[in-house]
Amino acid sequence: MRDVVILGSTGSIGTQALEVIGDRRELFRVVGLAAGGSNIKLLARQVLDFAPAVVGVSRASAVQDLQLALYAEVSRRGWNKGEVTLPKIVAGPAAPNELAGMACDVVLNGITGSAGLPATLTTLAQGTTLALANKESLVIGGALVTGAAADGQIVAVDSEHSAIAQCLRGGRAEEVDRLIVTASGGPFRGMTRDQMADVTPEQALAHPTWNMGRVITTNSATLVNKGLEVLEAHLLYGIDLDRIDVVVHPQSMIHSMVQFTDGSTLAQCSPPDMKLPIALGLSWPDRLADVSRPVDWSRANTWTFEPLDNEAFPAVDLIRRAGATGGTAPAVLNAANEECVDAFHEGRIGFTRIIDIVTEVVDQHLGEELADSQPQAGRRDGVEDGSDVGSRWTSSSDLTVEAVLESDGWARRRAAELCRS
Ligand SMILES: NC(=O)C1=CN([C@@H]2O[C@H](COP(=O)(O)OP(=O)(O)OC[C@H]3O[C@@H](n4cnc5c(N)ncnc54)[C@H](OP(=O)(O)O)[C@@H]3O)[C@@H](O)[C@H]2O)C=CC1
Ligand SMILES: CC(=O)[C@@H](O)[C@H](O)COP(=O)(O)O
Ligand SMILES: [Mn+2]
Repeated sequence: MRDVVILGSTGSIGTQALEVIGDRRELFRVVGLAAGGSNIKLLARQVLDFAPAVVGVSRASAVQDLQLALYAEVSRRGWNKGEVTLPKIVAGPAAPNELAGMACDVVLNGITGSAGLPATLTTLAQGTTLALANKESLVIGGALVTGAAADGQIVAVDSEHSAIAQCLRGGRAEEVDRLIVTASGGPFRGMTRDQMADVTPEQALAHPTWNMGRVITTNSATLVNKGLEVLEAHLLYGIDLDRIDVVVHPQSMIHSMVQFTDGSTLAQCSPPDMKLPIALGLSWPDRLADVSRPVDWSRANTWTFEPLDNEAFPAVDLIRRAGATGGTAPAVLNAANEECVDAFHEGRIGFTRIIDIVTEVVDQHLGEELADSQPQAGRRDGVEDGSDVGSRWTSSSDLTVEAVLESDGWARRRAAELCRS
């Protein structure tokens, strides 16, 4: 029996994790659930279905709503109030962090965005296995996260990284030549930048193969998701960025590959279904039975591969550049992107402005010399125009949580200004 804490339980990853667990109650016990607080009714149903000891909501004002929703749900089910033991409720922005510190076997971090960083670090400090869907925390924390993790303590839930882990299993590090990360190409594959200028949020959310939350789906459309995944693979598996390729594979059947030094390539394939990597994340290194439908080899399948169009989708190159620079650069990039994704969905900027603004914010953070040389640590930007003095690039070796959070805050403010202009 594994005791599990699920962070982001009301989201796409969280709800699928609870489906996996719900079908295997003899293997897993949910001891903690946490969510942001925007879907209290669902959280209340999850609490009554899984009876965790503790439930966390990041929106402090949601406590009373949750209590009311719990009582309403108890009544709706016709349960006797006196016989129901309700969990301890913790509230406020630190709630996921508190749950990550609980004694348990696995914490699944399915929070979206940079808000997942404290919980990732707390889980690792606690010595608990981290099933990691929240790629942003790894990408922005960089060496802070990898340095805090023992060997094998982070188990990738992201489909590409789970695929790579499965291909690497049992092999020797020196036999690995390259990693090949597959990308669906998103809903705008084949379009030019000009053609993408007027696409709508609805179109951006129409992912061709996966059903996911709003931020990651938008990131798949801009290819920011793939850039983050290249950095994620670099940090998880210690392979240099220039030995990680991206190939567009619109069917999302092969989830990534490892090429070995003798010329052999191993690929992991299965129809697109996140339950597979989620289940592996919860049960690693063991596989659970009957998690997902396998490939149907009795019918004709056509799987295609094409190079990424870096001109139409500059995000991967930009993120490689931020990753190679390291330090606070990935945090700035990610925060500016999160801000721009919101602005796009609120109709404040067009689709192609997302990557333009993210590029501008990263360049400002690093200084104009970024294009061809190392940025200067300690440089402050925005001073000249009086807009903001909070940007200070910190190198990977000097990185602290405070520096990451400060850069994240500055990048959000700067991106918001650019979205207004
Ligand atoms: N969905 C997928 O198939 C995949 C997702 N991922 C990664 O997994 C993570 C989650 O993605 P996804 O499930 O799609 O996202 P969703 O938007 O569907 O869900 C996000 C979850 O995080 C919660 N949340 C948001 N902010 C906070 C906060 N500050 N504190 C606590 N909880 C918070 C939300 O709560 P509430 O409902 O209350 O807002 C919700 O439960 C992302 O990092 C994504 O990149 C990776 C691979 C595949
Ligand atoms: C399911 C998953 O892991 C997502 O990260 C997915 O890969 C997104 O699809 P794209 O390849 O379009 O980014
Ligand atoms: Mn992925």
